[in-house]
Amino acid sequence: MTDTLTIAGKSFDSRLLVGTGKYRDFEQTREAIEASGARIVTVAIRRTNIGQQAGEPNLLDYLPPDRYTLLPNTAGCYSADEAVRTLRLARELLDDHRLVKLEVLGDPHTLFPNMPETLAAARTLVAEGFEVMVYCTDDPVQARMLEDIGCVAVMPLASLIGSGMGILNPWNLRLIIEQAKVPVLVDAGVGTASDATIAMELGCDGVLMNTAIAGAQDPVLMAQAMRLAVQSGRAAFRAGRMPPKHYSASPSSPTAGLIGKAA
Ligand SMILES: CC(=O)[C@@H](O)[C@H](O)COP(=O)(O)O
Repeated sequence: MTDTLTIAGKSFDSRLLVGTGKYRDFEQTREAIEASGARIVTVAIRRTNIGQQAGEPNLLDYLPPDRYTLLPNTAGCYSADEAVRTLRLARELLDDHRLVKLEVLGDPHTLFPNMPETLAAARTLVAEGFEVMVYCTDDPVQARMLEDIGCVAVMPLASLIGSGMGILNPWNLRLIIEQAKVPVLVDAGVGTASDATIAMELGCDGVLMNTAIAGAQDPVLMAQAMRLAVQSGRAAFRAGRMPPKHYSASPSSPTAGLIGKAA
């Protein structure tokens, strides 16, 4: 049975989305992304050459657009204006490309989202016809506001970008997932495979990550691990876990009719 991720009417056969930063070079980027099985690959327009810098190595030569859906992002933007300008540039560079990742940062120490600026940018971008996947805090009220504006996916942080601290607030993620009518993807802070699995077991529609793969000792092997982790968590979510039994054991085999048991 197919179990695809659908965003803005398009279906993808992987629920793992990956970034392109922090790799040794574009060749390693290509190998790791190939191993991850990701179909959606996010690119920081202000940091990565996808044609803005003539004569420099171009990421698109390593990640062919017929194989991957590029998700231009606004990493490094600290205001709604900057983010909107960056994504307009991406739309020009990528031939009227609409699916984008919006992130507006609040401060360079935590890279936490600036939510008022994020909301303002989202309004403008949706009005201009962009399909906006949005990095946000794990606050259910803000997530609902972004959905009401028309964002096509909400992407609350697991923890700080690049920290690898894993999922800090599974309870808030659950609240966001329960109310959302658009896909919810955990974005940022995943450190290892079990974090990705937990996100999927919680009911997230997908996981977006960069540093956990690019910062691993062996990025290609970690990319494979993440691919399996996301698939595994998704399967466990769909299977429906057994009801937990707190503080009371239950034998794994039936106790009735035990051989040698007094009647
Ligand atoms: C690649 C990208 O978009 C990052 O801004 C994203 O938030 C990933 O964060 P991690 O590097 O913590 O996975």
